[in-house]
Amino acid sequence: MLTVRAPATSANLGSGFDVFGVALSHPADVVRVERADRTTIDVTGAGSEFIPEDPDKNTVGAVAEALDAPAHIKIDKGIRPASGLGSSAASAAAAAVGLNELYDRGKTRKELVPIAAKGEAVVSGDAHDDNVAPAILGGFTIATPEGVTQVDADVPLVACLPEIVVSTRDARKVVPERTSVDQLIETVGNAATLTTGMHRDDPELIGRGMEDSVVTPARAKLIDGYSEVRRAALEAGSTGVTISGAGPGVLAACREDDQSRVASAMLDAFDDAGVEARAYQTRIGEGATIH
Ligand SMILES: Nc1ncnc2c1ncn2[C@@H]1O[C@H](COP(=O)(O)OP(=O)(O)OP(=O)(O)O)[C@@H](O)[C@H]1O
Ligand SMILES: N[C@@H](CCO)C(=O)O
Repeated sequence: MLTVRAPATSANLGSGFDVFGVALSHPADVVRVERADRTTIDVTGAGSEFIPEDPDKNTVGAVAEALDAPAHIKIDKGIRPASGLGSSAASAAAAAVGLNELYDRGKTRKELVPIAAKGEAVVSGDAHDDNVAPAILGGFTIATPEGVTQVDADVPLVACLPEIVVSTRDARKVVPERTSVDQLIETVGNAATLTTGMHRDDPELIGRGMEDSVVTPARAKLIDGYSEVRRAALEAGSTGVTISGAGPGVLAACREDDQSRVASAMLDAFDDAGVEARAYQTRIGEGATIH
C-alpha cells in the first residue's frame, strides 16, 4: 500500500486561461493505492457525498486504466469538489504518482501529467493540464500542447472558497468564443508580467499579471459577491485578485504581512453578500508527495 498527498491547485491565474497553474501548500487530498485485480474506489472527506465511486466516473479510474494499474484506491478528500481549487485534479495527480510507483511503470513526473489529465476529461469533457501539472510538479506551471514548463516559486496567497457550487463544465460554457486584438495585447502583457513575477517571487508583479478582461468578467457573474470580495481584498492590501480555476474559489496574491487582513476582508465581503465561505491562508507549494 502506498500513500500519496496531492495539493490543491489554482489554474488560470487570470491572464493564463487553460495554461497557468500553481500548487497550493494546502489544502490537499490524500490517496492510498493497493494492488488489486480490478479497480475499486472508496471516497471519504470533504464533499465525498457528491463524488462517484464508479471507476468510469471518478478521475482516478481513468488514471488506473491509462497506466494499466488496477488497484483499491482510497481517497480522503481535503479539497471540496467543484471548488475551483483543482479537487478532481488532485485525486488524479495522486493516483498517477502512486500507481506509477506501485506498478513500477517508470514514468517521469512530466510524463504523468497527460495521464492524470485523462481523469480531468472524465469530469469536464476536456483534458486540460493546468491543474494536474502543478499538482504533480509543484510550483508555477505553464502547460501548453507542446509540454509543461515548471518553476519553483514562493508567494503568499489567500484562496477563499464560498459555499456555492460551480462546475467546470458549466463555467466553460460562458467563456467567450472570440477576443479582440486589444484584449490579446493586454493578455500577453499580463501573462508575461505574471511569469516574471513568479521567477522573482514578487507579489506585486504576480498580482498585476492576474488582471484579465476576457474570461474572468464572464465567469464572475456565476459567483455571488465576486466584485465586492475582489474590491475588499484589494483594499486590504492584496496585490491582485482573480477567480481560481473555473470558480467559485477566489484567489488573492499578497505580501506576507497582509495575508491575514486580506483573508478576513474577503470573508467579511462574502458574508455581507449573504454567502458562507472559508479562507485558506496558503502559498505556492510542492507537488504530490509519496509517504
Ligand atoms: N476524485 C474526484 N475528486 C473530486 N471530484 C471528482 C472526483 N472524481 C470525479 N469528480 C467529479 O468532478 C466534479 C468536480 O470537478 P470540477 O472540475 O468541476 O471541480 P474542481 O476540480 O474543484 O474545479 P477546478 O478544476 O475548476 O479547479 C464533480 O462533479 C465530482 O463529482
Ligand atoms: N482552465 C480550466 C481549469 C478548471 O479545470 C478552466 O478554467 O476551465
